[in-house]
Amino acid sequence: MKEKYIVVKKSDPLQGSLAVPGSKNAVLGLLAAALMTDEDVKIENIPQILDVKVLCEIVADIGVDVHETDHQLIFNAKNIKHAELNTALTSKFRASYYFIGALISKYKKVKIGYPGGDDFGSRPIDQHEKGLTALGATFNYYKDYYTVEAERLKGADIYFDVITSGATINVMLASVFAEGKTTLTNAARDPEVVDVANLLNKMGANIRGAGTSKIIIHGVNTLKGCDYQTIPDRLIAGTFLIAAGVTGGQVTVRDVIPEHLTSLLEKLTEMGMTFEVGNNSITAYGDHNLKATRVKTGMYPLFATDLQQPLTSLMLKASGKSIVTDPIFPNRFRHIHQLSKLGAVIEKRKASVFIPGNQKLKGARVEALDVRAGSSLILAGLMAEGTTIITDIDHILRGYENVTSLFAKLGADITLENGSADKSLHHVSKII
Ligand SMILES: CC(=O)N[C@H]1[C@@H](OP(=O)(O)OP(=O)(O)OC[C@H]2O[C@@H](n3ccc(=O)[nH]c3=O)[C@H](O)[C@@H]2O)O[C@H](CO)[C@@H](O)[C@@H]1O
Ligand SMILES: C=C(OP(=O)(O)O)C(=O)O
Repeated sequence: MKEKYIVVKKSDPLQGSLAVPGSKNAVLGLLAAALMTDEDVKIENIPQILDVKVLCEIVADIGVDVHETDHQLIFNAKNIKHAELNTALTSKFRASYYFIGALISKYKKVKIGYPGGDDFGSRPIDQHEKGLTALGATFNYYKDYYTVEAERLKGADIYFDVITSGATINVMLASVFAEGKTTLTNAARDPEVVDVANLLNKMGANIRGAGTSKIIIHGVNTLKGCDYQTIPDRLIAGTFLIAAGVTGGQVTVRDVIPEHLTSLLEKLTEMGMTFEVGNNSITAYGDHNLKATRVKTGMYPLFATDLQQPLTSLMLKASGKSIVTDPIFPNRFRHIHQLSKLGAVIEKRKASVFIPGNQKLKGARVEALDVRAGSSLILAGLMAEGTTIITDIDHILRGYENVTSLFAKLGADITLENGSADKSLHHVSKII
């Protein structure tokens, strides 16, 4: 099989605008919710990414009628045969656990592979288990899969010990058909939680409070079909705003919800970038005199862990020492070793990295070990002298649609290649 890799060269300041695709983390919840009715559910603004492709394969395999047109998917779940899901495919992405919340009431038993997605060391699912167990489900763990079973679900008061978007969405999905009232306390307030709640309400669910830390769900018996538009991807928008800073350019992200990016805009402003914020667009103006800053990740509306990795690349060119601390995923630093291959000097201590500024980078071959590590490497490659070759890019393609075309449209010197990265590296080493 041919390998795919990205070649990125030091680029002029990026200029231009792009329409931001639909959110990966929202759409994976929306498509699971779409399985909860026998009627057609049409989801628009679907990002063309690997996670969605895999999700469609999984649901088609259990009998869902999947109709795909340009950036739209219509699911009809009336012919689902069972909820024994392909264990290998469900382990290919993180949010496959939403199938549990979506299918448990009707099918009584869900068999599923362990959640995949990015490897940050530990990504427990104890809060999913806590919430679903409180509703009446039982978990059993086996070598390559686990099962969740429930004869019937009954509403409950559930307190999450940690704020988790995944468990909030999963338990919210399950509560829709649980008998009586469910209260989720210490719930995640992420826009993706709100998006899934909005779709479920449009389908006939009774969910109040999504977007706050207390969500109340009154169980209903059935849901109906509808059309729904996925929210824009705040993480992709954020990546391109940071790219304006990295290259000292001017980038407009269109079709965004600026409020979702408040914590990023605050940090980038502290660093010396400026912005023009419209109703549904943001223009970022890069500045070559960036200042160091400190950032600590937290759950929404605090600074997103997903954006600390791309931000690290920008910090390499700021003056002074920046610090990134990631208490959400203390091991989400696999990009650091890769950045060091480009010549970056970054010190890691516990859940923090210390990033001296004004660093000069030089192109090299690096691996995209997770999705945002990948985007941080693209950003670093835009600044590095010469050519950077990024391999293992399936991780990037899991979350970024048409990533090289979007960057290229803004003037980046970047291409997506098929073949052996080794050959390309050999060629590059002769010309740099
Ligand atoms: C597909 C998807 O939407 N992925 C996002 C989602 O991942 P994911 O849903 O996996 O992340 P969570 O929001 O659940 O995790 C937040 C925190 O809660 C902890 N935790 C989570 C569940 C649990 O049962 N027990 C527990 O301790 C996690 O280790 C982490 O420290 O939110 C993360 C945090 O915003 C993002 O980085 C991911 O991009
Ligand atoms: C961590 C991420 O994805 P996942 O949770 O799907 O691994 C991400 O989107 O940054």
